[in-house]
Amino acid sequence: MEQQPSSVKPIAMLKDELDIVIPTVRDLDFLEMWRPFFEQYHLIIVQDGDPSKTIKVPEGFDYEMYNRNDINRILGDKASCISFQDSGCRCFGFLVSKKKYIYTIDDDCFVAKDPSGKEINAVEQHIKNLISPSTPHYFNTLYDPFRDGADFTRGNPFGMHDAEFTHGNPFSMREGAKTVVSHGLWLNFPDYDAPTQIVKPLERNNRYVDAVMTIPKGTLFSMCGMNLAFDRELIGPAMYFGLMGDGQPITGYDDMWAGWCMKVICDHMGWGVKTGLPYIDHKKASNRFENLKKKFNGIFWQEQAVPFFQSVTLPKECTTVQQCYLELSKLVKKKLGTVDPYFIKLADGMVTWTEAWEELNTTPKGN
Ligand SMILES: O=c1ccn([C@@H]2O[C@H](COP(=O)(O)OP(=O)(O)O[C@H]3OC[C@H](O)[C@H](O)[C@H]3O)[C@@H](O)[C@H]2O)c(=O)[nH]1
Ligand SMILES: [Mn+2]
Repeated sequence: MEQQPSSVKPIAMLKDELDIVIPTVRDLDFLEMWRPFFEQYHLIIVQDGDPSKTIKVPEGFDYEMYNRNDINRILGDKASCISFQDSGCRCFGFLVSKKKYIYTIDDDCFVAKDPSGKEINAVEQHIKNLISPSTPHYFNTLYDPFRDGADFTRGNPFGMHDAEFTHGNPFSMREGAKTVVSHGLWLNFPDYDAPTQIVKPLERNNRYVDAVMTIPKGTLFSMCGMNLAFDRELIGPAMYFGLMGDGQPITGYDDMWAGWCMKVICDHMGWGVKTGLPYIDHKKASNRFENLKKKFNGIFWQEQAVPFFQSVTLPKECTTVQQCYLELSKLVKKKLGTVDPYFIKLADGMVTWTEAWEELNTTPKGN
């Protein structure tokens, strides 16, 4: 077979089915390092902060960029649900994308290397995570049983057809569940909260764990938005990064809020959430003392929010993500509204998000 000249680039996996969403307040020089892995994908850049500032994007990338004026123009009064001066603004990119998958990354995250020194193609690994099944109903001690060189360990049930897990869809444990979220990790600066960053300012994560695992059903986790991919068509309506930043009493919990809501809904729908590979190199750009000031309320509120999400059971009548999400917003208002009036505003933001999602993503009847 004729040798392809080395100049011919391999076609990127699912290049027309995935958008890369980047929230930013700075020039995007970091894309230069990602060029081999990103340049065949369409980018959606959400510019936060001063809309009159020009964000420079290196030549050769296919992108659309939205600033606050665009968000206000497109969403009108619904723009109130999108954070300003917080990385949570990235969810606007999820809203306007038309692709099946989303990969979102922060602009201080760079290409990491695996222990062999090979550069990690984070997008490709996330896609592999998303297109292979999950095992939320029984923890596999060899981690991902669908990975080459691994399988289900002894005792893992074969034919348990537990329709309740997936709303009546036939389900076999050994075929696994649909994967809807792939949560990547970070070398260098780990995603620590402000108090931990202050106590351990020099701590870096140098531990490369060669594993991808499904987060068990019924277990919550801290979803970090800096290296994250998901099936937008399935779980997109639940990926609202909560209203934080300017004018709000909290910031930096946007992604975790989305993660708690998403996980409760995935457990209800019988879908899987994976965490582990791929790694990126996180060269932290924010100030830990600033973070403490901005994220202070969150440190207290999380102690009540997490038990709330652990207690949630969604009614079986909720068979779509939107229905689950609206039900969740009612519970947030009822149960967390007594913690602080902010949660009433956040619950309203969840409803506005759902309306915005419907408006931008549902083809009008008769079309
Ligand atoms: O007001 C802002 C501030 C930043 N961004 C963009 O968001 C990305 C994250 O910014 P940064 O790296 O400065 O924040 P971190 O302290 O590292 O925390 C982030 O990482 C973990 C999670 O993603 C968390 O939610 C983030 O806060 C970066 O692309 C900035 O340009 C912004 O859009 N608006
Ligand atoms: Mn960062």
